[in-house]
Amino acid sequence: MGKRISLTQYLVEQQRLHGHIPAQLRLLIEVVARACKRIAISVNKGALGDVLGSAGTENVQGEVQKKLDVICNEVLIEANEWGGHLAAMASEEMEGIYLVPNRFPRGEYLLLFDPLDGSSNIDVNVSIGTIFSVLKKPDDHAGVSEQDFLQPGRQQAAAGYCIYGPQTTLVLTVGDGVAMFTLDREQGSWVLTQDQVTIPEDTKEFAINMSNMRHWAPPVRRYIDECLAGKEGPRGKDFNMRWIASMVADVHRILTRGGIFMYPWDKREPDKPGKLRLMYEANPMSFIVEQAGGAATNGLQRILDIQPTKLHERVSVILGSKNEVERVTAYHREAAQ
Ligand SMILES: O=P(O)(O)OC[C@H]1O[C@](O)(COP(=O)(O)O)[C@@H](O)[C@@H]1O
Ligand SMILES: [Mg+2]
Ligand SMILES: [Mg+2]
Repeated sequence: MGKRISLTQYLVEQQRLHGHIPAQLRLLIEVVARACKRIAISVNKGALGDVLGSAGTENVQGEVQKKLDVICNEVLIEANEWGGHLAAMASEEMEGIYLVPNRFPRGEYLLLFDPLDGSSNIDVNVSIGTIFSVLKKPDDHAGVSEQDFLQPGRQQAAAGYCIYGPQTTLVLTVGDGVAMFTLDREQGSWVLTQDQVTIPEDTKEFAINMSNMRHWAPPVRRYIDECLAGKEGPRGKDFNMRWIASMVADVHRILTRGGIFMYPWDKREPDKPGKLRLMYEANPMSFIVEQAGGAATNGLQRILDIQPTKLHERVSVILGSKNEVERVTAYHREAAQ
């Protein structure tokens, strides 16, 4: 094995090469990475740490919170509030924004997170993760409000996720490609294990919750029907299917070997654009996927160009290997004409 490069060394070197990681942003990313290490310890303890099962509460989306949802939210807030790099935070698990209290120094960034993604997988010991997105607070006014968070995803200063699986891996972009760091548990450090991650443009693997098939819109139905028709169908090739039900794990597989992930609008809740959340699920993942050469749309529009109107906004998501995402998007555009 060659020279080991730590997360800090990588960030300092990236700043030297491209100038996109000022010291405040580097320190912020390091604090988030440290919080993820603490979360990894809780996740690994499982039943021994009494972290499994329901917390007996509901979040703003009306979902039952798991103990780990609550624990991870607290770890991220506690780690980040004293760091001095943030003005405010927002999370899947909190209705409004969280202002960094006056007693702590405040910085210029805004942090959004899904503290624990894949909650339904916690108790069954399947990979879960933390997703985060960093925005810069507009500097044309003092104070900070929810409105300051409502920026399109293309303005993210950084985005990443940590996957708690057989390995604990941190995946990061600041807009100069995607890097992966594996947690060395003995040393307690993040080690660069892949740089310039690239998603193949073509794929024979799709990820969608097939149990919703009867609720899908015609363009999604058409795309999946064609995949299922295999060699004999219009695509002329057989497709494989995977659905982990943790977006982090599905996206991680796509970054590793390609594929397409879809959580589209469906008829179950026709008034909602989709199940996934724009600000702390779709935006950070779309930034990462685009930076790895893939694509991400809501069927009609690039996700990173969507102007958010509220913190917990939902969105239809189609992301992954570029040519497949473009195909599904073209089917939607045809149907919309
Ligand atoms: O259970 P379903 O409907 O297949 O949904 C799975 C999706 O829901 C999510 O778990 C939502 O995330 P949370 O666990 O953070 O609510 C995604 O990670 C995943 O892609
Ligand atoms: Mg989630
Ligand atoms: Mg969550």
